[in-house]
Amino acid sequence: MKTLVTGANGQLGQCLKKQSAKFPELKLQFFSSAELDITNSEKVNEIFKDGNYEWCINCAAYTNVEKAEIEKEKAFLVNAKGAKNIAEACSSNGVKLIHISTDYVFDGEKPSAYVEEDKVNPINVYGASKLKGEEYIQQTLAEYFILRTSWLYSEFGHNFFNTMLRKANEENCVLKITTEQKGTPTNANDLAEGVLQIISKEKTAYGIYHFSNEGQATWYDFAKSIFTNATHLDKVELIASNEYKTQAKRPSNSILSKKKMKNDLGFKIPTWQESLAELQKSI
Ligand SMILES: NC(=O)C1=CN([C@@H]2O[C@H](COP(=O)(O)OP(=O)(O)OC[C@H]3O[C@@H](n4cnc5c(N)ncnc54)[C@H](OP(=O)(O)O)[C@@H]3O)[C@@H](O)[C@H]2O)C=CC1
Ligand SMILES: Cc1cn([C@H]2C[C@H](O)[C@@H](COP(=O)(O)OP(=O)(O)O[C@H]3O[C@@H](C)C(=O)[C@@H](O)[C@H]3O)O2)c(=O)[nH]c1=O
Repeated sequence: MKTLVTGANGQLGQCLKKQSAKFPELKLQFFSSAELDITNSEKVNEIFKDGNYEWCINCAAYTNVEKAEIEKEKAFLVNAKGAKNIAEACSSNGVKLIHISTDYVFDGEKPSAYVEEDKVNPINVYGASKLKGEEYIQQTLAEYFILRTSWLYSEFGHNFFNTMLRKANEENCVLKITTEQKGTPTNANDLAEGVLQIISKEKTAYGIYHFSNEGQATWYDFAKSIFTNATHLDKVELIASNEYKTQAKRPSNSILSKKKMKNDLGFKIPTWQESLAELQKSI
């Protein structure tokens, strides 16, 4: 199954490369942002036309939640127009799409876990741009999976996990981490494996799905677990505190219900604590 992967040098792209070793039957072709700019519709069409792909995994995105507040146009160009370009090329060439979206499409006011049918209402520019991308895909294409995920981390790229480990190596490190949001840290390697399973098992139950690890945490809980596992970083002082200043608002609750993913696609999902510990043992 020949598959085009966009945004290949990002966090999820790198996890897909790593996890693809478990799926030798899949033929993945990886395109970095320099090789395929998804905002360039001509280039997108050219690559799709020449490639004879069955699937596309769209990992390309503008993911800087803070900067998006001041670079609104750029965030929408990549996350909305870029997703539209990809959906149109998929539609014209009979390619099935797996697109990644975010828990930040929700406002966080719901007291329990979000299901796929819940009302969306983003409270920051990044979330609004990702929602527009979802809408374009739904309007353009029938054969798509939109996987909304949350709090991705891995050994690759820029993410909260790597930020914590980097800061911990600074001298006299004091980390003040918020308890104001609850959600679920998700190992991007688990998501990558899930994406590849959808293709490998030729799933056809198209639509929107929620995929995160199981369980819930605040960012402080997540940081605490990272340092509990990393026993050599015992000099870090970790404080639960809501002083950290941000430009963008974030949903206070963005826990995602995985019922649909488990029932309709037959997925088994590890808890965030298990998956975090496993990753930290392996790196
Ligand atoms: N990270 C997270 O916590 C979460 C991410 N998601 C979603 O998951 C997906 C993957 O995220 P993740 O891998 O973490 O993000 P990254 O920021 O690590 O990777 C995104 C990639 O997209 C590339 N990109 C940016 N603009 C373009 C463009 N115009 N054309 C082609 N490629 C482009 C970037 O390249 P370059 O570096 O060269 O700009 C980068 O390699 C995204 O859709 C994101 O919205 C959802 C929930 C949580
Ligand atoms: C670094 C740091 C962050 N924080 C807070 C800020 C914020 O509320 C929270 C998380 O910070 P980050 O900026 O790392 O995370 P953020 O960029 O909000 O992460 C989001 O990225 C996008 C792409 C998504 O789609 C989301 O699912 C989510 O993963 O932790 C502290 O309290 N102290 C700190 O030292």
